[in-house]
Amino acid sequence: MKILIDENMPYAQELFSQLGDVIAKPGRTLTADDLVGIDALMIRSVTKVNADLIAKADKLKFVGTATAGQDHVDQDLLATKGITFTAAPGCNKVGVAEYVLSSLMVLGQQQDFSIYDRTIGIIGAGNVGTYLAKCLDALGIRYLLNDPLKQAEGDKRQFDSLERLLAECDVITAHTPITRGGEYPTHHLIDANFLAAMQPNAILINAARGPVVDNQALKQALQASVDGSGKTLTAVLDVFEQEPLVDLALLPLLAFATPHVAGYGLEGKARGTTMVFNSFCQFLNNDHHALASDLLPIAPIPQVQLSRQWDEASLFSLIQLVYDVRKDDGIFRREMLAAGDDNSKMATAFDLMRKNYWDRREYSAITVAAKAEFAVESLAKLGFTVVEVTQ
Ligand SMILES: NC(=O)c1ccc[n+]([C@@H]2O[C@H](COP(=O)([O-])OP(=O)(O)OC[C@H]3O[C@@H](n4cnc5c(N)ncnc54)[C@H](O)[C@@H]3O)[C@@H](O)[C@H]2O)c1
Ligand SMILES: O=C(O)[C@H](O)[C@H](O)COP(=O)(O)O
Repeated sequence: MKILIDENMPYAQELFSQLGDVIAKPGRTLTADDLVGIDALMIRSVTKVNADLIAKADKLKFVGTATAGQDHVDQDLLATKGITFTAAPGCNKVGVAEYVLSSLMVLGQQQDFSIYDRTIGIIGAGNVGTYLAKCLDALGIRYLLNDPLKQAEGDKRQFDSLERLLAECDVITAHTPITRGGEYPTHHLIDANFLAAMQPNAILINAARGPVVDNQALKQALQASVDGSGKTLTAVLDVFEQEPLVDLALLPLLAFATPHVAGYGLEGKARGTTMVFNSFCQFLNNDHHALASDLLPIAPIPQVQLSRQWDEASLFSLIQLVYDVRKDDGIFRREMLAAGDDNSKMATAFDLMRKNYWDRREYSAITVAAKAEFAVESLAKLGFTVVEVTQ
């Protein structure tokens, strides 16, 4: 059996080679010729699975995407061709939530505010939005949820309108798919009108899909903020409308800019690959089963000791021990500016940063040792591994 995998799919080579001959290629540049004689295709979001790509797929019977997002796959087309499709929903929800928390903690330090004084508006209460809400609950930080589809499905959680989020939230974070049809399309959901209606000194975070935010409108709003002719606005973008190309005029206006890596932690990638592998094994009706935890190395800082009740400052240190968004922001700006106006260099640099991304972990990779009275149960709810000590 021939299995074609995206070369940027960690652990895929070792897992799928148990099942057949593995061919690894760059996902963004796959062509129809690459699919000739291929039985199974394992991809990430940079591979657009459409009629052109599968035009010569004479043996294809399974497609798996090791990602939460599925907008890059024409699922109706695969269904009509009798090709089984699977994804990895929620595989990287933790990483994205920890990206949002790092961004807010660093902005709090830079702009001298406490995250406890902010109200977070979460647009999209699926895997990421729900996990982020869980983290905010653990910290006792107020948030509102907007998700009209979940609401219509009868989800019993409290949902609010976008108007209420705009009126009450000074942080807005988007966690929806990119959709252009249906009753609640998300394309340019955050447009000039939305931006104008945001609170003064508001923060916008987009770690969903680039086109959820109108990047031109955002650039104008941020420029107005900088030159004092508009409300003060802070923006963090992990995704861009034209990625792997980035508007160099937008870059300096952003507080943090990163190359679509919010969910790129090692655990998230390992979960994505193992979820697709296990689905494929079920499809093949064999008894292989992979566990992401079996694939992960020990974290470089496996344990920290708390010597006192934690507070926002020590929480900041703990969170930054695992992930500091400024690390990715700095590299991204340097590489994008070095590429300059050369689109080919920029696209290559964008993809190389993602392919060579560092071994970022999740809070769960760190053990926090502390006395019970240090209120560490909230750190455990936040995802840290907590062990109780007596001294
Ligand atoms: N930057 C990254 O690294 C990264 C990582 C994971 C996911 N993502 C993106 O974020 C999206 C969300 O991830 P997820 O795992 O939570 O997906 P999910 O499918 O579990 O949740 C998406 C939620 O958005 C809701 N939604 C859809 N349209 C909406 C609208 N118009 N208004 C409000 N809510 C709406 C859906 O009802 C659903 O509950 C993914 O589709 C993917 O595109 C990005
Ligand atoms: O949809 C997802 O899971 C995320 O956007 C993820 O970051 C995609 O990563 P990629 O497949 O582009 O490597």
